[in-house]
Amino acid sequence: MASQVVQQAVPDSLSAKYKGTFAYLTIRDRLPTILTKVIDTIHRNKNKFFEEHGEEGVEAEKRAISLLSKLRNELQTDKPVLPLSDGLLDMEQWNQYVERQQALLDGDEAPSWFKSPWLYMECYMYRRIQESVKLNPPICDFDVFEEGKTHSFFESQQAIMAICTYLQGLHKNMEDLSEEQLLEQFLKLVQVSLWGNKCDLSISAGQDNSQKSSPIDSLETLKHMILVDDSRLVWSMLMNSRAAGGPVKPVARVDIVLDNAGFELVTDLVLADFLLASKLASEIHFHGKCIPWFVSDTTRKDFEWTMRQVQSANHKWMSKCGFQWQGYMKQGTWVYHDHPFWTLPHEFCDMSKDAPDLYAKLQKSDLIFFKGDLNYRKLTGDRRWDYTVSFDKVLRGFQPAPLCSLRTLKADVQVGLRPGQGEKLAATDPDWMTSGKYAVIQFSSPYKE
Ligand SMILES: O=P(O)(O)OC[C@@]1(O)O[C@H](CO)[C@@H](O)[C@@H]1O
Ligand SMILES: [Mn+2]
Repeated sequence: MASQVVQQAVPDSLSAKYKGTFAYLTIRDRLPTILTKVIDTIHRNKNKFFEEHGEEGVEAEKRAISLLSKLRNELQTDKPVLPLSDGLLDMEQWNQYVERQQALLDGDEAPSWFKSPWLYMECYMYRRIQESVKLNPPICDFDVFEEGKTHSFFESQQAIMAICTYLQGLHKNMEDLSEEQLLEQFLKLVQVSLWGNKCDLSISAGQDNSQKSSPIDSLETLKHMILVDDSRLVWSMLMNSRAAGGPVKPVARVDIVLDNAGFELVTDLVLADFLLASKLASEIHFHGKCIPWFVSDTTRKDFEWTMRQVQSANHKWMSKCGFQWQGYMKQGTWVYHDHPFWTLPHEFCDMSKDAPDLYAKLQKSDLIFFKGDLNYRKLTGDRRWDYTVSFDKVLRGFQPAPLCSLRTLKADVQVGLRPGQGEKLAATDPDWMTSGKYAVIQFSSPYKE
């Protein structure tokens, strides 16, 4: 008998079509604000463009601004999604995706800002921002978000010095740490990387939210804000694999799918350094974005700039970290990737079909950390799941390797909670899903223990 393929009931996508939801408020208010800030940024750089490129630079500035103003009008008046025309590598995949979205709508309806999935429309906006610059040489390499990202780094200097000093202290006696002490440090640095995710500029629509105080000191007080904490499951997987004949493959490679530049990126580099120095891993692969994305996400330029800044800091331990990290890059024990899939709108359960090369690369990993909220939204498909649906289930087959999400909640999608946990939070703290005050450390593995 033909096998019955049971289509799992998958809930609808979060969307601005649901009035009053966070998606609706984001599309209606926050995204236009971000677009206005982008227009202001380009306008403020007019003289720079003139100095660098003469009249051509000023003409390009004008054209970029008019494209962005047109985009803002399309968004605010719910116009149909337009195909991209900048000829970039991912253009075809974006233009095919419109058709995929079209198929989900009734007859004559076209994908648009207040009808289509929030995930799609928010990603599409950032890709159209890129098009507005790409179509206008000679300013086509201008990163409209660079000022915000570098500012966030400089504003977080105290916190960065604190975690670099802490890491160098660990380096001094790493060999002498007992397994229990190693576990304690692992848990701490996973939490530092987790809370580094609060520093994202798109949720604040570009308002500064750099890390002012030492992150290590605040871990204890923040612990109760972690709604799901699977970090010990991650630890036991790391440790089991080190034991000969453990049920899972020995951990050699850990991948970190990065989120925001600035302070958060440094917390990820510190965690990566600790994983190497403690021999919990032997190579780290970082995955950044190939274009400026969601205001503060890390590009290759941001990654390399941050490494140089840490290395050249006028602070002994920061500089020591920077030299060590540059060394890892030169040795190849740290590798940086920026596959275009990370800046497509696709849910991660589509990756094996839409980016099989990337999926195959991730299958070589022994543990993948996914940083931040947007990655969580893509892991779960940004859908209206019940809070208590399991994290494994919502991945819907996306399982290239054991994976762990380190996410502060900034969107109204959350799974894997205990019965009643979500409802209790909603009663005491109505914006618990979007304030960034709460967090999860959620683990899923194909190797059931
Ligand atoms: O991935 P990140 O940097 O943690 O957050 C991404 C984000 O800022 O973008 C959306 C709001 O516009 C939300 O999903 C989330 O707040
Ligand atoms: Mn981000």
